[in-house]
Amino acid sequence: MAIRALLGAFRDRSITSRISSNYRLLSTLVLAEHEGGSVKASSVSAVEAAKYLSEDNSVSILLAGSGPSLQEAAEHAASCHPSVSQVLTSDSDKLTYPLAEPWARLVHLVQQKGNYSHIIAASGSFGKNILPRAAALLDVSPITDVTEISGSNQFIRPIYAGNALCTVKYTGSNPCMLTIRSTSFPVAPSDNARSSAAPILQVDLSTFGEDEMGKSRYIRQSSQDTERPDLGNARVVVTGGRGLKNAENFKMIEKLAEKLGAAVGATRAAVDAGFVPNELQVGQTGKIVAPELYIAFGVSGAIQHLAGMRDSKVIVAVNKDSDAPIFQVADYGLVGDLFEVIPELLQKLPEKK
Ligand SMILES: Cc1cc2nc3c(=O)[nH]c(=O)nc-3n(C[C@H](O)[C@H](O)[C@H](O)COP(=O)(O)OP(=O)(O)OC[C@H]3O[C@@H](n4cnc5c(N)ncnc54)[C@H](O)[C@@H]3O)c2cc1C
Repeated sequence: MAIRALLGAFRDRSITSRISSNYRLLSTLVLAEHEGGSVKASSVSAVEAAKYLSEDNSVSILLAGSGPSLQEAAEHAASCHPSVSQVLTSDSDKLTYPLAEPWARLVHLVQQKGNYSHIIAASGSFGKNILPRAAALLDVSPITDVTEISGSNQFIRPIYAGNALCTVKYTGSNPCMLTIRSTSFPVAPSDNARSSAAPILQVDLSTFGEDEMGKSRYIRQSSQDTERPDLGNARVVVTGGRGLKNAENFKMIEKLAEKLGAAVGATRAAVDAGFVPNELQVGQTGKIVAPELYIAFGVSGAIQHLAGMRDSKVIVAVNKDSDAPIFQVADYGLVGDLFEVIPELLQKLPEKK
């Protein structure tokens, strides 16, 4: 009897230990970008994606930087999404600027302590710069540009400039590291809050020495002061292509965007011709946008351009060539000369208040 009880206890114990060694609570770390004391909307979308990979709202946000703006951003992060369970802040002058080398070291450090099952960043220049380096330090393969999460280790991402979708199964070790397309994980305004703020914790940086800084050095950042919405998150985007012919004519697109409260986009041909800076480029090698309304003037609709805007809710195209491929994805198409259409629109649209 005693032997049977002992064997039973032993069996139960072995089951328990098997469970505890195989079962891992899913918990996700989001690398968040912040600016002016707020977490960027694309990083809030990364939290939205993380909720599908985390049990019981166990999403941690990692923020780094220095000074009061980091603290403000941490407070914003703590209540930016109901799935946030904690905010980890790393306040150091070594992390003031988002240089990939120290940030990747930071992610490595935080992962060693937190043992997260997943690490996610939005698929912008910030995430694309840091996440692959951090993945190399952690010796795992990252999966980029995820547009759908169909399981804790199964993801969908576009390939061939968005002409096909690929299902990727992650079979590597922890953590599984992803960049997500923020346009595929929109955050509804009602979701965009927590009833009470999540705790804010400091990351222990005592082991973070000069060596972690790597070889890159911050020189300067230049950004344009504009009242226009950010291209990546705008509700309306007005885009101009090579059909505008020169930089002077492109100003019509800017005026129209101003009247509509829209962001300005451009094709690569327009950027390469010097009409506008390359931060306005939409497409495979530019920004990925999915606004409620996308209006394209003088854009042919090359696959590399479509890769960046085909998920827009309503697409309007104006082109003088009725066979232009843009009309195949447009909800409303107007075959006409943009030099007649845009001035008419500018005249008929009221001034923005
Ligand atoms: C690896 C790679 C990556 C690329 N990445 C991108 C990318 O990210 N984004 C991107 O946009 N492109 C990208 N491209 C370039 C892409 O292939 C096209 O060359 C580019 O998108 C064409 O830009 P466009 O439509 O402005 O010019 P065009 O193809 O020259 O089209 C101009 C259009 O304007 C119309 N037009 C001319 N005059 C008027 C008028 N008066 N009124 C109305 N319509 C008029 C013409 O009918 C024409 O359809 C990439 C290419 C490669 C190889």
